[in-house]
Amino acid sequence: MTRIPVDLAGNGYDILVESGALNTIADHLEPHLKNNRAFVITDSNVAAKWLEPLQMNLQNSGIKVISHVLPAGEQTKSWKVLEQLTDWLLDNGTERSDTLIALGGGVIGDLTGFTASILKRGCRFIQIPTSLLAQVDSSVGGKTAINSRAGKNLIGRFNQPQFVLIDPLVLGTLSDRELRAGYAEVVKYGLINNAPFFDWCEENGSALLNRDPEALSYAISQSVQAKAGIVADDEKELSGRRALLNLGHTFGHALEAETGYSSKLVHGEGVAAGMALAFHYSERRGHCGAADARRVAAHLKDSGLPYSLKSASIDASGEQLVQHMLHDKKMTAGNLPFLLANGIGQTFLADDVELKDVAMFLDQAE
Ligand SMILES: NC(=O)c1ccc[n+]([C@@H]2O[C@H](COP(=O)([O-])OP(=O)(O)OC[C@H]3O[C@@H](n4cnc5c(N)ncnc54)[C@H](O)[C@@H]3O)[C@@H](O)[C@H]2O)c1
Ligand SMILES: O=C(O)C(=O)C[C@@H](O)[C@H](O)[C@H](O)COP(=O)(O)O
Ligand SMILES: [Zn+2]
Repeated sequence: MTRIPVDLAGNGYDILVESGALNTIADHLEPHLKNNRAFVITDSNVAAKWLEPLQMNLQNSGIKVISHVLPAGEQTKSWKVLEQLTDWLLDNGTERSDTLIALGGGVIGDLTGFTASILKRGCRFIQIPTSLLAQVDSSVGGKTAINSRAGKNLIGRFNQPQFVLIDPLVLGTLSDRELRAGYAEVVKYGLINNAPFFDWCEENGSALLNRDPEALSYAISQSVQAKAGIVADDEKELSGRRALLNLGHTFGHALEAETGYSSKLVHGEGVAAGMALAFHYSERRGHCGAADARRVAAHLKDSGLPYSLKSASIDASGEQLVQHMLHDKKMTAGNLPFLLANGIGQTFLADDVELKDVAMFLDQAE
């Protein structure tokens, strides 16, 4: 069992990583529930595997479970589903003192966290992340959002959970494709500021993707610790430090938008291709050596992830992709800072990037 604190003044919380924690879920949740009941929000895939065991365990401890199952997939992070979910919660008598439980991947976590921030001007929520991506990234740090017509995560709030409970055993039912997508965000921590962790990924990535429990647990706790540290330094992405976590995302979100947020390219896959593009663009601008850019692309490729526009099946012009970037939340006074790298583990925020040049780069990129 590992307990990782997220040190924030006034709204700090613990992240507990424990194999099998779902079997004793009531013990973990009880101290955080005010009304002896839990509003559990989940999706259809996760419900099929994990809702009943969770429900049984809580009910056996006298905790009432009121659950709502949403369609699986990125389209669920929408105004339409937000409206349905808030209506359902209100119809079911949710009080401000209640706690919402997000049982699922990043989609359920982001939507539930945002809903909690606005329901009756704010109720509490707990994250029980069930995808690798949610366990290593989205359940930590309090970014919550839905997508809008204009782009990804554009309607949202910073809203920290009360508690995060990570049970690596739930990954047993996650598909290989989703495991790989989550692994992209693990690799991200190495590329940002921890070159030895990227070495570890190169050595242990295939064991992790073959579901070796030690490799998975190590990657989860290293990733959560890395993210918790960055979030504690810069909770609301004001100083530029938290923006490091956005490596690959300006490109990646544009690729996701281009596929209509469909299952053609899930978030982690967009981030993988986006990180490879960020390294190639850094090479083109003379920041990063060709060998490092090649090494990044090779590891993503070996891990079965997209590592280029072509391998992500994106056939859009540079101009089309840049149009998607115009709503990026990092945009300041009309200028879009980019996460670039001087090498592996040496990511930095560059504020002198011209979108015209990015479009030209994308037109020439493979
Ligand atoms: N808030 C943040 O800091 C943050 C960070 C990274 C990503 N995100 C967001 O998270 C989302 C991506 O998260 P995701 O990759 O978890 O996607 P997801 O929530 O769509 O989950 C991926 C798929 O795996 C299924 N699934 C999840 N857990 C399962 C399990 N244990 N067994 C079987 N199936 C399971 C889901 O039903 C879904 O089909 C994106 O919307 C992204 O923008 C947010
Ligand atoms: O927590 C963060 O900060 C991140 O940037 C983590 C990302 O992996 C995540 O996808 C996040 O939702 C992207 O943030 P956004 O501000 O670009 O929407
Ligand atoms: Zn991400």
